[in-house]
Amino acid sequence: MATPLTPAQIAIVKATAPALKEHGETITSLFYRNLLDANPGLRNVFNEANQIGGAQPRALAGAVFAYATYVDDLAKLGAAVERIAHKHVSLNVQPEHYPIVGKFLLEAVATVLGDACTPDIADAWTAAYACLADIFINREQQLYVAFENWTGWRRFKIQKKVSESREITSFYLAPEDGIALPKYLPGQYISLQLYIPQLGLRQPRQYSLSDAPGNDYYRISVKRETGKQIDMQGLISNMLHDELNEGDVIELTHPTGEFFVPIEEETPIVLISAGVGITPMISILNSTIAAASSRRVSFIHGAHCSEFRAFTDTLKHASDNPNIQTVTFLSMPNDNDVEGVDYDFEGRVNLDKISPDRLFNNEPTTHYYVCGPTSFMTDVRQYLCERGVSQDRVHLEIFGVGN
Ligand SMILES: NC(=O)C1=CN([C@@H]2O[C@H](COP(=O)(O)OP(=O)(O)OC[C@H]3O[C@@H](n4cnc5c(N)ncnc54)[C@H](OP(=O)(O)O)[C@@H]3O)[C@@H](O)[C@H]2O)C=CC1
Repeated sequence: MATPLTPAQIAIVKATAPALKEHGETITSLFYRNLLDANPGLRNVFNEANQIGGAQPRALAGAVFAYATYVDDLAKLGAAVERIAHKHVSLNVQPEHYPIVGKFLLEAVATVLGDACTPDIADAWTAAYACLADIFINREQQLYVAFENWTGWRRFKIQKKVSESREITSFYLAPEDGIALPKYLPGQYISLQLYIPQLGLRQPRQYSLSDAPGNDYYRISVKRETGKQIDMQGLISNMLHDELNEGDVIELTHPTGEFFVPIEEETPIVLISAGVGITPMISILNSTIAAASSRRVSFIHGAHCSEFRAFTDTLKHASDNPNIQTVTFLSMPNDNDVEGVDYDFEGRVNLDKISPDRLFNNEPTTHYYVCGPTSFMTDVRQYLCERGVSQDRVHLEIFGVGN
């Protein structure tokens, strides 16, 4: 248990926040380089794509700066801590990893700040890191306890591969040990790891579960990345599409994630997605239907055109349910796509086009769940907040670098 920071240490940490902001990426790039050189096994834990593109150091620099800024008001970081803790347990991060990370992070701070890193500053940051590590370790232990007897990687067989659209394929994954699968909350994700021969490494990725819980399989639905330089992220999705077949084995961790819908509640929900961001929404939709819930659901989705639109049949069936309304936008409809039949509106998702009875935005208990490209999600949140929806009712699936 870390000792709480003294007022003097808090003052030092806050005072050094600007310096950390200025040098943040230099510090965290050095940190990752030294950490991974000294502990090559950790390369299996970190997504190499995020290292190569610099997203990982950038994200960590942002997190360290945010921590320094709010070290005296940690409640402000609650949502970020929760998101990162879930990602950590998905990657099987354990308490013994924290001292190693702390050592390399504090060494990187000292190296980059040089003489400016006085003993008092080093001492304050050592104490601050210990407090932050405690927060994560405690929350992650709670999550692991709830996982009961499944921690770490578990082998799953690909039972079935089903094409959902031109670029999205579903994988039905059954546990090799045959032991019943725990339920998850609709909207949550798993980590999947594959061995990448070119790198001589295992690589983890997170994928939302795309069906209701309660089956003897988990389903993920993966978009094949094409049309741009295939980066490391694309490498995994292409391996899944091209090289992995029914009967092959992959490894998963326990489902987790702070983006989910409490299925027992009856308040209206609006699910707003673009592209492959549809996947957690289908899980939420199917779970609502499976629970025979009387809650009202609006399902708003945007895709390029019908060829790229996944789960069309699922949505068609769902809209037979009087509590469920679906609205589809196609940004580039094909000649065969008929407005009013195959889709509702041409263009990207535009909430102005949706009638209030489908957005439920005059009902103060409505919650909004949003998943898709980052700028799409932030635009939707801004739109809703400008129309009086409180921020706590708008949930974004921020599926980026979180560790
Ligand atoms: N669980 C999760 O958190 C998941 C998150 N995602 C995220 O969702 C994103 C979905 O991407 P993808 O399928 O590649 O999307 P696409 O780029 O294929 O776009 C899908 C649709 O969204 C529209 N669109 C794209 N960008 C925006 C924007 N900024 N604002 C409004 N509409 C937009 C597109 O319009 P147009 O044709 O005009 O480009 C198109 O109609 C990915 O970035 C991924 O990170 C995906 C899956 C799961």
